[in-house]
Amino acid sequence: MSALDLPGYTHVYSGKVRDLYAPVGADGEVVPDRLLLVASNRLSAYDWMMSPEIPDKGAVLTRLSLWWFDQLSDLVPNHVVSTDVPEAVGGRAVLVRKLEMLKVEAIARAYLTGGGLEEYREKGSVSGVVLPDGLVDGSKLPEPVFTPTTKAPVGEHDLPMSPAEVEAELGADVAAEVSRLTRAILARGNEIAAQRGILIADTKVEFGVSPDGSGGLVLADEVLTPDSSRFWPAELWEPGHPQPSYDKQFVRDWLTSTDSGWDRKAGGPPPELPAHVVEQTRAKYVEAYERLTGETF
Ligand SMILES: N#Cc1c(N)ncnc1-c1cnn(Cc2cccc(F)c2)c1
Repeated sequence: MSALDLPGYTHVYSGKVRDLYAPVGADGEVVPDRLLLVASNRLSAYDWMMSPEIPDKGAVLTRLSLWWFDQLSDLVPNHVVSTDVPEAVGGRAVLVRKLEMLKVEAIARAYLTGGGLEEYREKGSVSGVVLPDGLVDGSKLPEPVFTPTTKAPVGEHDLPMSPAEVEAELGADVAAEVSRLTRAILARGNEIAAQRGILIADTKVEFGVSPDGSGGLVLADEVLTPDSSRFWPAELWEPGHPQPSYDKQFVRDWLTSTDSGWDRKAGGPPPELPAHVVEQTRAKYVEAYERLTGETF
């Protein structure tokens, strides 16, 4: 993936599905306190980058994240400065305050699945929180649980952090506040989403602090999107087996069907997605946005 040539900006970093740029002043120097977050139309599934891209995915998830920032503004301040961005990324980019980012992936789980389920089956707990007996894949947890991880270097896996490790990294007070806010954000997200037919099983948020040390925690990155969270269709929720993904199920079903001819275990890249899978996936992102926000994309 090659970075865009955005006049007035310099490319800083590219993740799987998003890219980071820094504004450059008239003097050619990088503006020190701003960043441009650009959401691509790239889709990742089964740890592979899919082709082709999903039209409008970046714009839909950007608008959804902005809507959630607004819904959460009474809980926590955020890093959004402006949506006045270069035309080439219009609608799918946000100008943000540059923060000192905490070195903890702030993850909360409202339903048990994935790595949290694996840890529960091994220990009867997740991230040090003892859970009731008899939970299964997809069980709703009594309340959201904070399950932080490290921010691993590119190509390595994030690792679970114990409460003691989080406190050592952040200090006891900031660690407690990050836990409280992350769980409150997921709880608020589910209060709203459940009424609109979507369950948010878990989510990852990122916090930063102002470089000058003023103020407290600032909610950064993206928030409560299908890329940062597991979205499940509420009407299909049935604990006891893996839940269908709200947004990626069409891709997963096609890739694992005989139609694709792909053998995931063989280790090779997946084939191009057919047009109907691309179109159905785009429609699910738009549907999630419209159901949650009540707005038309
Ligand atoms: N948000 C934010 C943020 C901020 N407000 N200040 C300083 N750094 C970041 C920051 C650094 N990495 N990321 C993750 C990320 C996001 C988008 C695209 C990517 F490629 C990577 C976020």
